[in-house]
Amino acid sequence: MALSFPVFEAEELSWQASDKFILQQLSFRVEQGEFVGLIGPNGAGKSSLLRCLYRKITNYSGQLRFMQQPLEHYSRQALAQQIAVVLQEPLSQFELSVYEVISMGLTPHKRLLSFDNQQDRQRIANAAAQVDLADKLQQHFNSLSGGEKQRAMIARAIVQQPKVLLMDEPTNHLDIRHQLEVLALAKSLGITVLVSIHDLNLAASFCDRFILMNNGSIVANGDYQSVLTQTNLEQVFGVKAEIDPHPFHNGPRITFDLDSSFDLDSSFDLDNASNSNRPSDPERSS
Ligand SMILES: Nc1ncnc2c1ncn2[C@@H]1O[C@H](COP(=O)(O)OP(=O)(O)OP(=O)(O)O)[C@@H](O)[C@H]1O
Repeated sequence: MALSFPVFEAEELSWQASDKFILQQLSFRVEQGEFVGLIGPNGAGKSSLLRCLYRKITNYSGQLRFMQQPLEHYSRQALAQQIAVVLQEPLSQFELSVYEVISMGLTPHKRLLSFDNQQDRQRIANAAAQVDLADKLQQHFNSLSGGEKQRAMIARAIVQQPKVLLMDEPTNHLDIRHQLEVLALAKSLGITVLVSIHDLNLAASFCDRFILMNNGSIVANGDYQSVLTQTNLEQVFGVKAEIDPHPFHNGPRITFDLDSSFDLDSSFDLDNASNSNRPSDPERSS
């Protein structure tokens, strides 16, 4: 059996902003090759945690190690050669073609002012084909739809050939087919992936492990049997959750019911629950 190798190790990681603890005493590991889902309600701290991991946030306290070295020992370029990041909102200031945006994934591996060679061009074309954008390479990035922009950013990450992929709600703008394709593609890369995702059924279809966050803390960390439990989901999201076997795969299927949320355990403080923690449409279930 292959030995596990920690890619990220956090020990009592905390981060404070505006005199408030956004992340509180987080301790966890992400092993090489794992596909980990970061889940939890709006404002739980998922994006903030990812920002610490790709060093957008640096003023955290506690320990954060990448490949068994303190994260702060890595230069920006050294990290960019190993970690690709796909964010929630694709950058909009690009005055570039789709080809040029995807080719930015090569930057961490290239010398200043070096030109794309034939191999680079092939790599960019392959990545564009993998995300269904082969026919849009010459199109202006800003003229793409939201979902196409997101797929272009994923192609850029593929071109980067990272060892680790961090994705912050990468399926936000995507239709269901592209949601499934993007996560399947990320999984097929065989690299370590940490993905923040709201759709728990989508997460359950792809993730090997789940880190459930709430109010800046880790509530549960483990496989779906230990994390995606009725008790955890009801407590954290404040809605009634039913879990049964998924008809298409071996994982769970989660169904939510807003109306039952008022019967919940009294430990959930409805007065302090933000409306954004609940689906806006009472009929909605996923
Ligand atoms: N720079 C900052 N200054 C002050 N507060 C911040 C800052 N960054 C994040 N926060 C707050 O930290 C909390 C966690 O935000 P974060 O974006 O990490 O949550 P999230 O779990 O990713 O939420 P969502 O699911 O809505 O994207 C929020 O209440 C947010 O307003």
